[in-house]
Amino acid sequence: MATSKVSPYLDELSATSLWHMSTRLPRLIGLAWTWAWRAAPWDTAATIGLNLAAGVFTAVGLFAVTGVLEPLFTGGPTPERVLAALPSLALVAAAYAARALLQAGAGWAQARLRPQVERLTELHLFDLTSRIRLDSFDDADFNDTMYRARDRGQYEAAQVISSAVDFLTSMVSIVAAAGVLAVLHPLLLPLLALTVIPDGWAAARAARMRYERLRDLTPGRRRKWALGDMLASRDSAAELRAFTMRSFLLAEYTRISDIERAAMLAVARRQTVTRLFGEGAGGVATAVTYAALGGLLIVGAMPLAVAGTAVFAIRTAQSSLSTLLFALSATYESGLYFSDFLEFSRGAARRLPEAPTAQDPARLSEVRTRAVVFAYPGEEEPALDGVDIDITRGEVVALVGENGSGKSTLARLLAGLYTPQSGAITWNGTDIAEIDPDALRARIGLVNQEYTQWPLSAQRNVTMSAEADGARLAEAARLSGADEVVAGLARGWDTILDKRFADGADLSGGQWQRVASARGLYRDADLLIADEPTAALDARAEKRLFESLHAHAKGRTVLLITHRLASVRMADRIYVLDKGRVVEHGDHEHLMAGGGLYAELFRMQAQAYEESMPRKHDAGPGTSVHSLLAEETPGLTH
Ligand SMILES: Nc1ncnc2c1ncn2[C@@H]1O[C@H](COP(=O)(O)OP(=O)(O)OP(=O)(O)O)[C@@H](O)[C@H]1O
Repeated sequence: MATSKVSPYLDELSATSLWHMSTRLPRLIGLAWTWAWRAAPWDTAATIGLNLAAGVFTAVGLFAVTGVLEPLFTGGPTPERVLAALPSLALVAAAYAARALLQAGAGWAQARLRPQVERLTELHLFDLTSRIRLDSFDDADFNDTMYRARDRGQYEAAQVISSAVDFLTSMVSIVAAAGVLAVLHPLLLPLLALTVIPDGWAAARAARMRYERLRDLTPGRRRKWALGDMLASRDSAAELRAFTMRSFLLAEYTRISDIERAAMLAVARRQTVTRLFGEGAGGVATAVTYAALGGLLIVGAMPLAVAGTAVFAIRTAQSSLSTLLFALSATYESGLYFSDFLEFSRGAARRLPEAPTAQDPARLSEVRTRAVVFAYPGEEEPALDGVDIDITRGEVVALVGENGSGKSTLARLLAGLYTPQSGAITWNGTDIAEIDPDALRARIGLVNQEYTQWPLSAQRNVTMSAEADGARLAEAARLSGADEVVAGLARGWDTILDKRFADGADLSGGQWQRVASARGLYRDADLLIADEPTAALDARAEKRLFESLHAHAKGRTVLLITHRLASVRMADRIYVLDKGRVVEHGDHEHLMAGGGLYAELFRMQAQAYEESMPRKHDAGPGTSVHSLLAEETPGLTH
């Protein structure tokens, strides 16, 4: 039997037997009930109360039917027998009318309950997904759990409640029918139970088969989901066509769909066999019950009037019992999916950042890292391996190094997005682990390498909130060049930067990067971390942004990550990273004189410029880039 490594709920539910189901389910129903109560106490109470009351009236009706049948089956003239049955008949009519009204009320309360519970579970889910530590998103198992919770689990709390209520309602009428049967003949009761247990067992087993298969298929379904996104998303539409990816993606999608289809068809076959077996066994038991009833009639152990009532009570109890078993298996199935939601909630709760124990950070005077080691979840090689850097207020500090050397990772650690496995990052001497992360982030502006293109207005894409400080917005736009972008938009700052929405606008890569830079600058933070802020900018915009960053550093602090080495010459200090370690540091002159990795990278870039430039004597004194770089790199001129 496959059991979950992570979910205690699933382990509890993973036994098929009715016994296990009936012992484990109450806890789950209790949990669903607490969710429903939190979402809508009145509707929850009405759903349960009115349904139970309706069940009571079903029982009253049943007893009243017994009162109708008994006089009808006893001897005497027909008009008298009908007259004798009339009061009970009136009671039957009244009981069923009352039940209909109560059921209508219960249906209304149940219908109101569902959207309210769903709203609560949805909000709970997104509250957690937006708060959990960033490294959670690098964990494949957790992503599977999150997918299952989002895909179905979050919608099942209301279903658990309504199936559980159906269960309780049918329980009431079964108790009534069983009471009638027990009075009529004690043998009828166990026979009745025999007729429905096989069906119930089959229904529960079939539900679990489907759930287990879907659970096994989760990683494939997630991949199919991602492929579906690529096949139907605007972001990938152009490359999909340009690289003629259609047949490749569709083939992959079809391959996963085929696996899923084969698995689900196999489940459908096994479910049919199981149900057939259950119904067959139930049919045999029903035949045995009626044979027993006939036997009791033949031997004279039961009069005809009583046998007629017994048949009616058996039919009623059977239909209530199958409702009950159906409700039990539906509760069980919803319970399994709901347990995904609970599993996610528990897992996510363990991934929340620890509650801040310390003060808010003071205005920055220095940030330091000491012997910082960090490996991404599931990775053996650390992305940072004993990193020491110092950043002092008012400085422009640059991080350079080849692809994958760990620059962005270090930036994310400094921004408090990841936590090092060992070593320390201090803010004015206090370990940032002891600082309230949100208060820390409020003091840091981040121009991210992989910035998000939010489907919001241009203004909100910069301010990242509903409020805006006009003067700061204008300043950030001026410094980043976003002002020119906004000037070209039909609705200015109010333009939605997403073409999928009415009147939405599309920006070029460089225009988006200016908006992303404005986002970092608008924060007016103590420390601005700019990770590759100019990769998509044209030469003029790049020059303007670097000048802005240097000006911005006055009174504040800038950590700049870039491959454009000509732009870091002015930095107060440059750290060169290689395979997660700081291999050199110092200012430009110091590093060039050292002749290490920095000097090598700088010369390579300079050489690339030189080769594409006219020779110095051809172009005359105006060849600024060439002459500038040649002066900077002794030995480059020839
Ligand atoms: N989310 C992640 N999960 C696992 N490994 C990662 C993740 N992000 C980065 N890495 C790995 O960590 C190492 C450092 O990556 P990082 O992005 O910090 O490099 P970088 O110096 O910023 O590179 P680039 O110049 O290409 O931006 C690389 O080996 C990279 O593959």
